[in-house]
Amino acid sequence: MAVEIFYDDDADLSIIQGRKVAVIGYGSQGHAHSLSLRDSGVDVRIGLPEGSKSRAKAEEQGLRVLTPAEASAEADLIMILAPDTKQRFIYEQDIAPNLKDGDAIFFGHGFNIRYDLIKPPANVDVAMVAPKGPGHLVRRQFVDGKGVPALIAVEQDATGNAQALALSYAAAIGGARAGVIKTTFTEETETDLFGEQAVLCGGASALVQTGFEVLTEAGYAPEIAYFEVLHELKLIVDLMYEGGIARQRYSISDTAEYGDLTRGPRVISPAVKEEMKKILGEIQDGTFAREWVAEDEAGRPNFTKLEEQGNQHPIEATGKKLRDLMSWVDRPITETA
Ligand SMILES: NC(=O)C1=CN([C@@H]2O[C@H](COP(=O)(O)OP(=O)(O)OC[C@H]3O[C@@H](n4cnc5c(N)ncnc54)[C@H](OP(=O)(O)O)[C@@H]3O)[C@@H](O)[C@H]2O)C=CC1
Ligand SMILES: CC[C@](O)(C(C)=O)C(=O)O
Ligand SMILES: [Mg+2]
Ligand SMILES: [Mg+2]
Repeated sequence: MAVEIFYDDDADLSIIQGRKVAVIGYGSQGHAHSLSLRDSGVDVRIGLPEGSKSRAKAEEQGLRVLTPAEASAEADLIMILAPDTKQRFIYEQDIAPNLKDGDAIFFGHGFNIRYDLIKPPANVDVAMVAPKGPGHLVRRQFVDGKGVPALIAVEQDATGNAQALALSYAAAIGGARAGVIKTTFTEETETDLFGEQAVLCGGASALVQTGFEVLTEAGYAPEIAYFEVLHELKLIVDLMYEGGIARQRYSISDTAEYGDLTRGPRVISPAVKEEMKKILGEIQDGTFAREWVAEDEAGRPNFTKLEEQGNQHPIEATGKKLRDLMSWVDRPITETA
């Protein structure tokens, strides 16, 4: 089935400009949405707990900060941009008691609706605006006059206006400059989790670390290994981003292209594809979601251990030393938040 893609001309910005928006959370996505909504003429307030370390940042950037319950009570559209594992508690405690007929609850990712962790009442709109990119780049692209593509979905249309509202919101954060695709909470959640686990984050990080290990364990200089498997990866992916894999192959040497065509499928072998299918199955049947919720409830012991192991990987020290000599590379992601 062909997807529907919307652009700025299809969106009516005045719809979101007529709403009182509460953004709950001021992290990667929260800061990007809030600042760009404000710059698009939308009435925004931020909901953060009293002790939140994000409060100072939001206030420094001129935003009005309330508690999540106060922000929800004041607003008629509540965008939940707190961590996925915390959202159900915030919803029960701060949002649900403050919902009025015709309000809208928005999400930046469908996890809590897809896995039935949040069950909103029938009298509110439930929709999603999910940018397909990290929040700091969502904001950076907006400021640069560009946009990160976004997905919109409507789970519940109590007012009959939920899709136009979601599209208007997506346009206000720059998404409709690049393209907004209409989807469902299920499709967004499952594809997003699969993408980040198998390709964008899990797959790419493991590929880079393993390539670095193979070269350094064979006695090659870590600095050369770093440039080869990490730094240059961005340059190669930039070509894919601009013109697809075909453009990338046009720009590299024919020696590289022959290696790409014949060795790539040996690295990403049929066994890897089978493992990717297993990972997708665990997302679809809820195994991953149950595991992640339980890990969070247990205080994240495995998450913390694995994150620390990643930070200690030798590629990090080598990369830090080299990036310190390239002022243009380490553009701090805090500059927009
Ligand atoms: N990161 C990304 O680029 C993307 C994220 N998403 C989705 O966006 C949502 C937010 O993720 P992300 O931006 O990464 O989150 P972050 O971890 O970057 O930020 C979370 C924010 O929520 C705040 N917070 C924590 N607890 C509460 C609470 N009880 N009440 C209110 N605020 C709270 C944190 O404050 P404090 O500083 O006090 O911890 C912080 O400001 C998730 O649904 C995620 O899946 C979707 C697309 C991309
Ligand atoms: C790729 C990771 C992501 O899905 C994103 C930035 O889009 C996330 O959850 O952070
Ligand atoms: Mg994503
Ligand atoms: Mg994600």
